[in-house]
Amino acid sequence: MTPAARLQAAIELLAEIEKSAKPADSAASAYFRDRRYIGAKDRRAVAETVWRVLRRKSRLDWWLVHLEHPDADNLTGQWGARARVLADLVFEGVQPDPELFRGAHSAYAPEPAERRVMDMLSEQKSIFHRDMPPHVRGEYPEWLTPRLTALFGERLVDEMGAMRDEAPVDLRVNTLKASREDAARALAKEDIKSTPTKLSPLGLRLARRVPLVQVQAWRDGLVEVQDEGSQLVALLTDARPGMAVADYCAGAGGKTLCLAAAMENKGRLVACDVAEWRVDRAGDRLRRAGVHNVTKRVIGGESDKWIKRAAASFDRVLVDAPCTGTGTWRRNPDAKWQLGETDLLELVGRQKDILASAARLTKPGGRLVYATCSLLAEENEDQIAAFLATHPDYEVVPVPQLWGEIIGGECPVPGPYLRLSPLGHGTDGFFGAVMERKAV
Ligand SMILES: C[S@@+](CC[C@H](N)C(=O)[O-])C[C@H]1O[C@@H](n2cnc3c(N)ncnc32)[C@H](O)[C@@H]1O
Repeated sequence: MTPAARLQAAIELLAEIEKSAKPADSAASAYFRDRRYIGAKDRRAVAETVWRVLRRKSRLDWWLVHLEHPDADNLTGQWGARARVLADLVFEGVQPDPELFRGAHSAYAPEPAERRVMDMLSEQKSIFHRDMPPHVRGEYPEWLTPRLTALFGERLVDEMGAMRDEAPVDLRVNTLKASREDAARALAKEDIKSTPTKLSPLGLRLARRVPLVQVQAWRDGLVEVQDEGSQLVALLTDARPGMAVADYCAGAGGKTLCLAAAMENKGRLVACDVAEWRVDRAGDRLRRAGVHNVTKRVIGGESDKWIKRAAASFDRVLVDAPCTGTGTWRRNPDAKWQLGETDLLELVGRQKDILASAARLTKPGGRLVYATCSLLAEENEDQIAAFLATHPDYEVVPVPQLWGEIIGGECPVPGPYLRLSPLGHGTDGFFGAVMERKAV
């Protein structure tokens, strides 16, 4: 592809992502599937531009308005995407020269009024400007400012700055097949450098992104992709060999795999979810990992009869609730631009119902772990407070009390809950609460 054709593809894909209700990576897969003529190298270059624009969208828009770009009043659709891509190009040190847009791509060449904006942009030393408000600097939706300010106070800009950057690739070592040292050695043989993660005893952080499907250690089930924070949440469930464990919102099995390894394949592990297609996707991963103590169960929601039948029969119940995903914005920068306040309110209602329903499964003396990959108190601490107010048979077990025995090393949070963030811990944003059902 010529540079102009790549730019055109980036503009089209950005507009497609904005229009589509799907996550950006699904929209990108669909876009490239329909255009098989775009080769792997070009796909990577186009995706790189699109993801960079998504990560700096607020700041690019701020500049376009500040410098009175002709489309600044309406930065939507193809024209909005085009204005952002061209501005991004300038911040990458490339002038959108008319020469670049010769022939078939001439419609994308900047017009004189836009050229003036591009010229002014190219004089800027930084994409930041002292007049940018915190939500523009931190690249998050303005409506979240009061909530995030209440959470982070003076650290707001730094915390959200850390959430802006690209996340590292973390792998969890499958202890059913290898120790962390063995897995690191196997990766090194394939020329893949990794370092042990600081908090999770199971994690390896890669020095660079690699296509894992081509990696033998991954194909052999020695490692799986899982953010360090997600590993810690699964570990805190403290699933042990011989226990009965329910992974209530198992999805495609990210945490199920970790629970099964902690159980050494012994005992009963039920992976539930309402979405059959997600549970189905867990199949290959479980096989690759050599896991054979998992029963998959698609439930019809909170009134599913199985929940009544299985009441009070699990030693551990993990609820990895559907959430806003505000802790994973490093990986999914588009998600923040699709999230609205009504989505948050709707999720809070669902989480409350799911937690109450899953709580019926815990044995007296057993533990219920509630987790989200959200930063927001409404989905986390407030959710637990409301649950405890209506469930006097449950009490919180402070995370620092469990950390040493289950995970080892110094507990990185004051407690009582696990609260992780990219700035504080180098992980995705995660929340975890451990509650014990009082023995009768
Ligand atoms: C955060 S994701 C789970 C991710 C998964 N635990 C992992 O580690 O890969 C939340 C999951 O909750 C599921 N879910 C949504 N509503 C549910 C409900 N009412 N009962 C059970 N699961 C539900 C979704 O289908 C989704 O797979």
